[in-house]
Formats: sequence, C-alpha cells, structure tokens
Amino acid sequence: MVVLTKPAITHFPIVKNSFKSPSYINDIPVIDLSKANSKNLIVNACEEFGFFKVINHDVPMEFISKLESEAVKFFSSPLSEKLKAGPADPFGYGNKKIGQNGDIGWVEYILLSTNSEFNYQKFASVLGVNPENIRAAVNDYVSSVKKMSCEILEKLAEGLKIQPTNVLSKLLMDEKSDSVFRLNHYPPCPDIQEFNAKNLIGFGEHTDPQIMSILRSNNTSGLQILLKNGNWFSVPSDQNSFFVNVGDSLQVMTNGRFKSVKHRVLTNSVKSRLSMIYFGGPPLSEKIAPLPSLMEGKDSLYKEFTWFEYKKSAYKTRLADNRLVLFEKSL
Ligand SMILES: C=C1C[C@]23C[C@@]1(O)CC[C@H]2[C@@]12CC[C@H](O)[C@@](C)(C(=O)O1)[C@H]2[C@@H]3C(=O)O
Ligand SMILES: O=C(O)CCC(=O)C(=O)O
Ligand SMILES: [Fe+2]
Repeated sequence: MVVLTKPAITHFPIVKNSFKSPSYINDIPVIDLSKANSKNLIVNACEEFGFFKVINHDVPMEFISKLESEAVKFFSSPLSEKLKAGPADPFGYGNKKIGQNGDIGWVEYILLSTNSEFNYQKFASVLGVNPENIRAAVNDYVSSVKKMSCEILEKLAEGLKIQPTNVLSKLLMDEKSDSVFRLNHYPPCPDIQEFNAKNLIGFGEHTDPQIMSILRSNNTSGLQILLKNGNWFSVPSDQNSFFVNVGDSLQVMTNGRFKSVKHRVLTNSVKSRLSMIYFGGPPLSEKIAPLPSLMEGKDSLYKEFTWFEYKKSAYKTRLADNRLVLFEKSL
C-alpha cells in the first residue's frame, strides 16, 4: 500500500507574528537606467537602502524567458533525477539545505560558478536529453546581466566621483572574476496555516558576500528587505525588472558608506516563486579595501583581506551571521 504523507514542514523556520508592521516607505527606489540622472539616484539608493529596482535595462526579454522555461523544466523533473545534480557542495542542486552549516529553507535551487565547466557536467546527468539548452540559456543570461551590472557599477563610480569609473566593473569583467549564479525555486506551501505560522521561511535572512547581486523573479512576491528602522519591507514582484543588492564587499569598498542589505524570502501558500540571481564577485586574489578616493584622510573601518580570505570565512558561517564583524577594526 502506498501511504501519501504531507510534506514535513514542522522543522522549518517560520514567521509567527501576523501583524503588518508600519512601514515608512511605499516602495523601494526605482532606477531608470536610460536616464542621465540615474548615477546620483543609484548612490542615494545604495546609501539609504542598499537595494533598488532597475527598469529600462538592455537585458533581452528573450534571454530571460528562455532561462525561465529551462529552469521550470528542470525543477519539474522527478526529485530522483534532480538529486543526480547534487548535493550542492556548494555548486550543484540543493533541496532545503542551504550552505554547509545547518541552514534550511522551503526552497530547491541550483548553484553554479559562472566560470566553471564542471557545473555543467553535473547538469548533464539530469538534463540527459539536451543539457546544452540550459547551458546556453545560462550563458546568454549571465553575460547580459553581467554587462548590466557593469553599467550600474560604472554609473555608481561616476556618482561617487571615483576615477577611473571602471574601478569596480573591471572586477566583474576580469576573466578570473569569482561570480556565482543561482536559480531558486520556492514551491507553494499550502499547509502553512496548520502550523499557526503566517509564513514559512523560503530563504533565511542574510546579506550577500559579493560586490553586487542582481535578482530577477517571476511574478510571485516573497522577497523582503530589512529597512534601517528595523522593519521588513515586502518588495512587490516585477518580472520585467531587476532588483539590485549591495553586497558585503561593496560595503567595505565604500568604507561602510553603503551597507549590504539584509534580505530574506517568505514562501507563498498558493504560488511558486522562481528567482535567478547573479552574484558579481571579484577575482579570489583581489584585496577588498576601501577605495582610496573615498577616504579623504579617514581610517579604514576594516582590516586588510582578500576576497579568497573573506569567502573562506563566510562559507563557514550560518546565513544570518554578520560575516563582516570578523574583519572590522577595533578602533
Ligand atoms: C549558509 C551559507 C549559504 C551561503 C554560504 C553560507 O555559509 C553563508 C553565505 C551564503 C550565501 C548567501 C548569498 C548567496 O546565495 C550564496 C551563494 C553566497 O555566496 O553566500 C550563499 C551561500 C550558499 O548558498 O552556498
Ligand atoms: O530567491 C530570492 O528571491 C532571493 C534569494 C537570495 O537572497 C539568495 O539566493 O542569496
Ligand atoms: Fe541573497
């Protein structure tokens, strides 16, 4: 006899309080990349929120839709097949376990290094028929999103009056850039109410360690960012736009002027969420330090370290940990 069981969600982190906290904003900053004043607005958004939405970008809709449909195909395949592309170590297919240190969430995902052929071998076993399709879709999407990230970083440098303006973008363009790409699928969780929970945590609160992360999702909301006043703000979904996060490395490069934004994802009881995120990181050997032109005689708040050192340390932490604290100078 086959016994069908409901998914075991009792062990998952939840959000209990169901009241809606008052928010002092109605929406997050929206940056129109085609406008000349966008450089100053980007700087303001990074200072105030560490987060903004980008419209009028040049990423072809065709690349986005192609990748989305390949991702849907992948996540719809039988679990036994998907598991062949795992475990995520950190790269590969992961299901509910996030990272290597005990974090869990109501999510399944694929994590890839953007400059490694190795990932695709894991894929090949799963997508048996034609792994080239997803490989090509990821490549087209990532190259185009990386180009947009560089445009944003150059505008940011202009807004900060930093010379040369490619000081940040060249780190992502470097062939050794240690960037990561992630596809997250949050299946709907219809049993939430039974557990007296308002929401289940899809992806627990954290900051991203890299320079900048670029997120695109389908039209299911769930992403929240932590505001300076301590309230979580639910970001309305918009499948035609991108959302940009300041990462820990950019916080250090601006000597704390920009803060890496804490964010998390809550699951939906009806709709599934699919997100794709490009995490733009520097080469492993790169020194992560405040940009000299932003210092004007001020002391660095951080000890000297390379991206390799930071990443090694970050990957030993739990999601919600403050990873930069170990690298702060005690002034
Ligand atoms: C719990 C973890 C997952 C993570 C590595 C870490 O130990 C701490 C940082 C996490 C994070 C958050 C942003 C990205 O999704 C990610 C790929 C990254 O670079 O840092 C994940 C890591 C992961 O899922 O392996
Ligand atoms: O899936 C999302 O919408 C955000 C996930 C995220 O923050 C991450 O993967 O680092
Ligand atoms: Fe994140």
